[in-house]
Amino acid sequence: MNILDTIIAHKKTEVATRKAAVSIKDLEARPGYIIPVRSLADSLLKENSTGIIAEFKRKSPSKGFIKQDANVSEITTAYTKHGAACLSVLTDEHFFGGSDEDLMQARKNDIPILRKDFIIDEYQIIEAKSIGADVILLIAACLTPKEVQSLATFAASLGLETILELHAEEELAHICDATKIVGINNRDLKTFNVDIERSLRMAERLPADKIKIAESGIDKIEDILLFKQNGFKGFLIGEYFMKQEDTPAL
Ligand SMILES: O=C(O)c1ccccc1NCC(=O)[C@H](O)[C@H](O)COP(=O)(O)O
Repeated sequence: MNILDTIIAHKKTEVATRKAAVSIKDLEARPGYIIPVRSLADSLLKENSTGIIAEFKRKSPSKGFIKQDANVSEITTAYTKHGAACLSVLTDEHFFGGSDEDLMQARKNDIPILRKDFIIDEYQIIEAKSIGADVILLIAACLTPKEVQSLATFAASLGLETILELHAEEELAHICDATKIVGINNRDLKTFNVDIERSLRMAERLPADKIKIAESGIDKIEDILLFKQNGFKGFLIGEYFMKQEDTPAL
């Protein structure tokens, strides 16, 4: 099994446990469920948008701990004050050291928040809304095109936006009307290889009406400028920001 298969196998068990512990009715009764949703698409298309989707990521399967004692409140507030267009908060605990509580703490910032997790079930989308997320991620490598269509449509019915994440040309068939935003992950989630050029190659194959995001391995302004020249509106950056010694002054 590759790491993505391992994560998904673990996620299936986790979702079953969560479903048994908290009913959908209880999720819908949480205060976060009714707060207004902020649009990532609107944020990225603003004329002065930085396009930066700044990720809070304590650890990862590829790198181990990046910043074990990271303070989510301090870091996401600094990201917001320094111009992030969106926050991405990893809520997976087992592989990334994140939590729903991390996202709820980040929610005090008034910009869109992506619940970064491995979504395979509608229940997780209701959970995302209940903790104050605005956007979910659907990863083509672990879903069928039909599942993407169905989960993205369900997310939209709750007012949430979806980023459809692609990595390979074969996954282009996962693009559907329900997903306005498409991310190209430069990291192969099965081997961890990062190839920045992948976003550029794949971009040419994307429908013109989709909002394009480049994901992973971005650590230079030059990368961002190149992505911008190639029509990208968003840039998802985790490790580079998280490994900085200091949180910029608030
Ligand atoms: O980051 C990993 O090691 C990883 C492994 C397996 C599945 C997903 C993984 N990362 C998720 C991401 O897509 C990144 O956190 C995100 O794109 C930011 O990437 P980076 O700037 O390289 O931290």
